[in-house]
Amino acid sequence: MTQQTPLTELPEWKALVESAAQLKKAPMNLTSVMTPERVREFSLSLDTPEGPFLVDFSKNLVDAEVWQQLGRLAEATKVATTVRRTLGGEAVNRTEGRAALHTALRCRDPAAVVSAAGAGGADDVMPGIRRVLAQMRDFTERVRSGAWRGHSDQTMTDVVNIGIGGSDLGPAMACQALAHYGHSGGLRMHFISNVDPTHLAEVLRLVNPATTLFIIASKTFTTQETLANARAAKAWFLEHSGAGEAAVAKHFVALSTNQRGCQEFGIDPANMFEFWDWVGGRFSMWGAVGLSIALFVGMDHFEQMLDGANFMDRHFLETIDQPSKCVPLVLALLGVWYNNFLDAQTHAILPYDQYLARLPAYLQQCDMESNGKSTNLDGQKVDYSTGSIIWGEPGTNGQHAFFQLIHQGTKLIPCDFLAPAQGINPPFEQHELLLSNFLAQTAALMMGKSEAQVRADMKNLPEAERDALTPHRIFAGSKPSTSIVYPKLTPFQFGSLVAMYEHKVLAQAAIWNINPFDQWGVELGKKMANDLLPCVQDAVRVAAATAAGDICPEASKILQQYDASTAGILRHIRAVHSGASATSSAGAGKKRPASAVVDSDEPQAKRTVSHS
Ligand SMILES: O=P(O)(O)OC[C@H]1O[C@](O)(CO)[C@@H](O)[C@@H]1O
Repeated sequence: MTQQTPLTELPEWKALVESAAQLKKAPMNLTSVMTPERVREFSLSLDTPEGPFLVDFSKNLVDAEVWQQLGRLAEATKVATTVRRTLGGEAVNRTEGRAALHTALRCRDPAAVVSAAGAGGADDVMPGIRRVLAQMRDFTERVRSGAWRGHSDQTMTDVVNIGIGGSDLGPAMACQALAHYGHSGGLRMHFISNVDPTHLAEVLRLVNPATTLFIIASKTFTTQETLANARAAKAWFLEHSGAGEAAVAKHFVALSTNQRGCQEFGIDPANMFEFWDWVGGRFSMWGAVGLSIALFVGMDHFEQMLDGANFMDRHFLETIDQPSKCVPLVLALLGVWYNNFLDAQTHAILPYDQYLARLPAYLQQCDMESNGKSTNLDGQKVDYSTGSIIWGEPGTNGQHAFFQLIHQGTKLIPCDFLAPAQGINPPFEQHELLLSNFLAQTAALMMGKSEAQVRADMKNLPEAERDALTPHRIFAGSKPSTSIVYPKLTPFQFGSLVAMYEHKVLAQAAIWNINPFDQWGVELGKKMANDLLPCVQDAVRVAAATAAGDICPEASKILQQYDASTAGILRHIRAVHSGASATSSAGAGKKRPASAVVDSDEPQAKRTVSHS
């Protein structure tokens, strides 16, 4: 939804600017305002079928007035309208002419009709979704039960998902998050994403081609990294299995919107799991891209994950008009308050749940690829800050690494703490330790430690020492955090948590009037990587083979479109490969002693074989 009045000109925005200025002048002391009423006002408990899902946002730098102002901003920016249009299937991804209907993938109403509008008109998407879910059930049951056999009639022991970005982060996070519900027969899951061949090599060292299933996950089936890894995996499979091309069908399946690309790669169309252009890559783990999750935890658990996400979708839609009742909108508004009015640059995600170790990385894509935009829906440059820098690590590890900066550094870092009320693994005494650390950190961030407390703690020290140490030991306190406590990490709760963050991102995009569903910013680098490849090949292969002088004319022509630094780095790489001095341009063609050239066990000649 585009806005008539520029965002920063809205009276609702200006009121928040004023409130922030006041707060900066007279900082809020969170401890002194904390009362049971405040907790009631600033917390929400969702009644999930597995128990209450608590979001306590009372330890944030908001009072009733700011909260009302944030609610008015949500109204003025028509967040509810954008949300309804998005979940209703309109082509909200305007720059690509598509809907963004990942919520349909987890629609659990057997009679639902959900239409996605796009360039080709509006289609009911539910029949296709149900067909793919049925295909996933059939396939995963065959693999998990051992009915699916490899080329030498053996059952599968390992699954290797090859994909990147949205075709990797969601499944990799989910398989780790739901490890407790993993295959009882010991099916092992592996994820290869990086084009660095080390990623592939280290996984292939662990698996047996006769019992390995490769999943090639790529929405477009054109992504350089994924296709390079997929080709290398296929070559490795053919070489090490001793089987012919026909065996590929038993060991390779694909998840994609690009049927032709899959077929050209040699995937049997029967082994392709389809999805659609109205599913954004970073929102795709709820459908075919979740195949590795379903293989690992089984289709029943996978569908429980969908149920959990759908629970959050319904909550979002039902409460979107009531900012104080709607969990994703609460998180979005808090983020906007810190990001746009209190100048916070980053937002920490701190799961006190080892199973959620990959959640911060997943949310980096979900949030930063979505809201890392500086042009609004009307094509104008924005004059306000958009997406935050998302980062984090599981507690308690983070406490012993970067929490110092959150407690006593100079930056404002709003934090989300996530914790399960109940643990899954014994010894349960350790879960108590985990929870006490979670509570202690949120309380310590809020309460801080005053000078009087610090001095009282050191009352037995000589006065001079006490005076010297006191300033270092004072904690300002009033550092904001939101506590999210779910009953226990089940597939349902996990689905709800992830959907909650997806919707937070959408609500923020609506306020900022940006499109969270495209990612043009990453395209430029992709194109340049392809452009520069011949230059790198020249530097690595030609130089290694011939120890020749400067960059070849063809590469040199390409490099003319680039800068001196890029060309210099390439010359450096070329010099290393040709054994010439890396630093002196005059010595670009000179041989260096072999021992000073490259750290490698392999003789130089062997490394040149690929060039000819
Ligand atoms: O699934 P694909 O088409 O291989 O794309 C992988 C990833 O690349 C991106 O397009 C850009 O990094 C992501 O949005 C996407 O998840």
